[in-house]
Amino acid sequence: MPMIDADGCLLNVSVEGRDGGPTLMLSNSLGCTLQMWEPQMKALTQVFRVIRYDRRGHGKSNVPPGPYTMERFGRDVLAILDDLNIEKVHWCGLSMGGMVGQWLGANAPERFGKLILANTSCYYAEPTKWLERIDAVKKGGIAAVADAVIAGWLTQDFRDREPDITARMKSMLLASPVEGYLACCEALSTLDQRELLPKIKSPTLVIAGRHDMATPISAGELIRSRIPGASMTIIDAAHISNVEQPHAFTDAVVGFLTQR
Ligand SMILES: O=C(O)CC1=CCC(=O)O1
Repeated sequence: MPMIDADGCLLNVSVEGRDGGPTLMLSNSLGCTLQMWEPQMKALTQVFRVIRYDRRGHGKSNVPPGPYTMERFGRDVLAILDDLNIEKVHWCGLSMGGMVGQWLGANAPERFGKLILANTSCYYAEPTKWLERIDAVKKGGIAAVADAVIAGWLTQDFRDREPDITARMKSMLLASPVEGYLACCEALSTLDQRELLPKIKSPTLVIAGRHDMATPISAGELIRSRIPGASMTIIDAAHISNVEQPHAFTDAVVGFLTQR
C-alpha cells in the first residue's frame, strides 16, 4: 500500500481491482478506516479499479494537529489522484466521505465522473452535539462515546444478529487516534456546505438509511433537492449502511455507476 504525501501528511492509500477498468474512489466515515469497505471489495474490484484511503487523523495515515476542514480533506484526495496520475474517478463516500465528496464535486468537477453520497449531511442544525462529543472524548477518550456511536452506526436488530461484525466495527472505532478523531469532530461542528450543492454538475446518487439517526433521510433529501438531477435510494439500515446491508449497498453503487 503506498503512503502518499498530501502537503506533508502521509496518507495510507490502497489501489486494487480491475486494471484498465473505470476507477472508483471510496471515502470513509468518521472513526473508520479503509477496512470499512471490506463488504464491497469483492464485487467492486471485479468492475472497477478501486482506491481506498485512510483520511488524515485515521488508520495508518498521519495525524497532524487540527483543526481540519472539508477543503483540507478534499485537497488530500486531489493529492492522491495527482500522485497516482489518475485524471478522473467516480466517488462513493459515506458520512464524512459524502461530505468530502460534496466539496470535491463543487470545487474540482473535472476530476469526478459520478458521485455517490451515502448517509451524509451538508450541515448540522444542532452542531452542539459535536461539541458535546468533543468534550466527552477529551475527558474519557473514544471509549466514553463508543457504545452510543455504535448504536447510531448499526441497528439493534443487526447488532443482535451479527455480534462479531459489531465487535469488529467497535474495535475499529476504539483504535482511532484521539487527536485525529477530535480534529474531525471539530470540522463537523462547523460544517455548512448548503451553498456548494447547486454547483455540483456530476450525476449524483444520494443513499440514505431508513433507520439512520445520525444523518437522517431528511438530510439526504436536502442534499438530493439541491443537486441538479440527483436521485435518492433508501436502504433498510442505520448509519453505516454498507456494512448493515452490504448487498443492497453494493447493488445500488454498481447499478448507478454502470448505468448509461
Ligand atoms: O460517527 C458518527 O456518530 C456518525 C457520523 C457523523 C459524521 C460521520 O462521519 O459519522
